[in-house]
Amino acid sequence: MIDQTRRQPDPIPVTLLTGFLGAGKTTLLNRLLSDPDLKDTAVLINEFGEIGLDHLLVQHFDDATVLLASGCLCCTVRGDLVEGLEHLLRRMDNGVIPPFRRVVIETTGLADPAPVLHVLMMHPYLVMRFRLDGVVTVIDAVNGLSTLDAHPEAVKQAAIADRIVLAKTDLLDTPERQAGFASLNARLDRLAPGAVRLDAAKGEATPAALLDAGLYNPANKIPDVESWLNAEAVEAAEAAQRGHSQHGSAHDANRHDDRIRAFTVATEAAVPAAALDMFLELVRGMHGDKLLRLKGIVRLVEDPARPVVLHGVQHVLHPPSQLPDWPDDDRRTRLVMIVRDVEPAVIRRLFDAFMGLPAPDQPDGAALTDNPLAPATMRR
Ligand SMILES: Nc1nc2c(ncn2[C@@H]2O[C@H](COP(=O)(O)OP(=O)(O)OP(=O)(O)O)[C@@H](O)[C@H]2O)c(=O)[nH]1
Repeated sequence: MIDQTRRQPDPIPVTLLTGFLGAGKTTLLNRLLSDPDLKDTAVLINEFGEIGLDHLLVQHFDDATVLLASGCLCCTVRGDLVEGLEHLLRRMDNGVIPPFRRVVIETTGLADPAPVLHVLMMHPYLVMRFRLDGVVTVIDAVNGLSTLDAHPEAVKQAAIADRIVLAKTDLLDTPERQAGFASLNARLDRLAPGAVRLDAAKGEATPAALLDAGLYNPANKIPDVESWLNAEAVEAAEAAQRGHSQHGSAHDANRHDDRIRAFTVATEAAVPAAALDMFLELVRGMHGDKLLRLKGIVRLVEDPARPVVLHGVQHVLHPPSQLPDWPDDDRRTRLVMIVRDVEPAVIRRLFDAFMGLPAPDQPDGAALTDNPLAPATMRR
């Protein structure tokens, strides 16, 4: 008889380990994998070039390590990564390898992390078996600044991080290097205000600090919205940024990271579901490729007691989930967005328009509220 009570196992957390070429990813991975708490970890390594070498450096190299050999993840992602994850699952489900409780994917230093996140967010089967735990970006304390200047991929890797590991801080042995490191930190304050920063040489990059960065605390399954969104840090960075602008501090508009902005949108009011759908559709349609990451928690008019959780990367939105309850007293709708080449004010105006808060001087708001085809909740 078929066991009707059988259900899908909990999705396995996946950590994406990224960072520019030579930043220190493999070194960090080895350190993490030597921790007994991570013995049940499967590893996927993506290497650039015909002959992969990194797997030789990963001491964990065994049956639970998959080498994605055919090149850059962003080019081969639909094939290699999906196949790699399915391969691991198949071998675990068939008892060929022991069950693993966690996956770490180390990308090549040149990879755009977004396509990897897309697979984890929208593959019809893999989203049931895996969940994105977080993005860990390794940055070289000595060369990080010049890498950000020269490579837009490195800027993107930093901007979408949940955790940033600063490697090679033990090499900051001259005043010039120390000054460069201070400038690097100042840039990261703006570029990735929501990411927790950890110093590898000080021993801060522990499994506990890097992993379980997702919404759920796997031990008690209670969602930790506050640290997942980290909206306060993003708001503080915005305020600091406004202060700089008022005092006329100049930024080089051509610098890659000056085109990236992290900001929050918050409201006390509940949001009509139709308005939320249309807002997200429009943001994805108009600015999808510029929306590096979106995280949010939303109070719906229709179901205010059960907040909706949003998580998106570019035009791909993870199927929204609903929490059974609000985790704390803060019941505001809060969105945290990281965008490139879009003014936060543009997105904020759009949100206000869908929330029925049209700015009188903005034709888009009036067009929505006066439009007989718009959902009733949005009409005047
Ligand atoms: N002094 C010092 N050296 C480090 C540290 N982390 C990494 N390295 C060295 O930096 C070099 C590159 O480190 P890897 O861990 O291979 O860097 P990676 O990001 O995996 O490199 P790719 O796979 O080529 O992109 C190696 O020689 C490491 O020994 C650190 O914290 N301090």
